[in-house]
Amino acid sequence: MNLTPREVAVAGDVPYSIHVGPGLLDDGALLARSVRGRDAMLVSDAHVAPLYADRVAAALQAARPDLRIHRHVLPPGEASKTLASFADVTDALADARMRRDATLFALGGGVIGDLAGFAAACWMRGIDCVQLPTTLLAMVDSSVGGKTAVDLPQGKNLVGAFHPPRAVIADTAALRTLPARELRAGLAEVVKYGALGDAAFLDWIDANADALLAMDDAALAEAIARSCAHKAAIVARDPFEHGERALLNLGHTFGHAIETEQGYGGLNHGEAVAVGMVLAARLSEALGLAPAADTRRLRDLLVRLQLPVDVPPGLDPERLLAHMRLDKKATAGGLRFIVWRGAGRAEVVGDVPESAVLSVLREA
Ligand SMILES: NC(=O)c1ccc[n+]([C@@H]2O[C@H](COP(=O)([O-])OP(=O)(O)OC[C@H]3O[C@@H](n4cnc5c(N)ncnc54)[C@H](O)[C@@H]3O)[C@@H](O)[C@H]2O)c1
Ligand SMILES: O=C(O)C(=O)C[C@@H](O)[C@H](O)[C@H](O)COP(=O)(O)O
Ligand SMILES: [Zn+2]
Repeated sequence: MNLTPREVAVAGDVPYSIHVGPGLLDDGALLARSVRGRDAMLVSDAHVAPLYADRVAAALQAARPDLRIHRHVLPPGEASKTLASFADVTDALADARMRRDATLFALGGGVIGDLAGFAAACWMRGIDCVQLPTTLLAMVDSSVGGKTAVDLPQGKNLVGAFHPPRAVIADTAALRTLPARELRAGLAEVVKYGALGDAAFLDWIDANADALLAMDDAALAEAIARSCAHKAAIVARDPFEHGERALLNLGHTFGHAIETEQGYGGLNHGEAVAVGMVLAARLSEALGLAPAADTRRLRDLLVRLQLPVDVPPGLDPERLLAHMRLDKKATAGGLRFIVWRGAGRAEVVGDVPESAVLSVLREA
């Protein structure tokens, strides 16, 4: 298996590349390639910064001795993806006197990528952002495609913007320090790509589940490259989610409702998506769109990947449904869901009766 760096191109108005490989956080020339001005801000969290920020800063500085590199470090975890943290980042950008040609580097998981990406989208109406994902989830999903946001108590990612990065640089060696629970969370989004559009990839994940859980370098590199290729293709065709991109939301209507109801302190995003995909499969079954055997297969794979597949105890179905009414896919016509029609086949369905959603939640 090929462990040399791979590059996935993302087409669009402003095309960019996803670079994947071991050691890329030390590649100063690559890091500096997207820097236009003389200021850079490294935004990270308190787990990731002590591990990687000095290395990134040193590599950048060596490539660009004239660059002023500022840093801002946030508390780790979903609880930081708030308007208050957004204001902290913009205060830091103001204190550092960052101008329009400055570059923001988002070093961390999806929380830092979404939050710092949103700050980059808004600061002076938009500065360059380079995503340096350090979790599997961020490497396969959140760093790509330009969705940035913060959460509100009322719902996930409710305030945000589309702001594609200038580049994505994923150093796969950073996964060595990732806690096992966070690795598994990333695998949920990997399964999502197979489930929604690539039956052969789902078979591959099935066959390589143990290697992925054991953090086998070759298996992870393959999973990241194939996932990025899927996401890149979809966002190139539909960057603003007018149609096909909504498929990337498989499992998210349920998953986001669970995260919101738990106050962003229960299941993490990947875990909630795992539960959500099983619920979406059950809903598809209830609507007569998919056979039960497919749901069982998806559930079994997620269980093998040591991901949760049941709604956490104590969550009220009515309250979860109320969160879903504020899902970004919902319209005046009602709830819209990504239904699953078996391996590699998903579609967006509108006018889903709330009674069907409630019975799936009650049975879960
Ligand atoms: N924008 C998108 O398209 C998109 C896609 C998927 C998910 N998301 C968002 O991403 C977020 C979840 O991202 P996540 O799962 O990466 O969570 P996260 O950013 O909270 O990271 C998980 C944990 O791992 C730690 N960590 C990160 N990298 C590490 C490393 N290499 N070594 C040790 N510890 C490390 C972090 O400090 C944190 O504690 C959610 O907010 C979700 O909504 C966005
Ligand atoms: O990139 C997308 O589009 C996705 O839906 C990817 C999801 O995995 C991700 O969680 C995204 O942040 C969800 O977007 P939202 O629009 O439902 O908030
Ligand atoms: Zn997601």
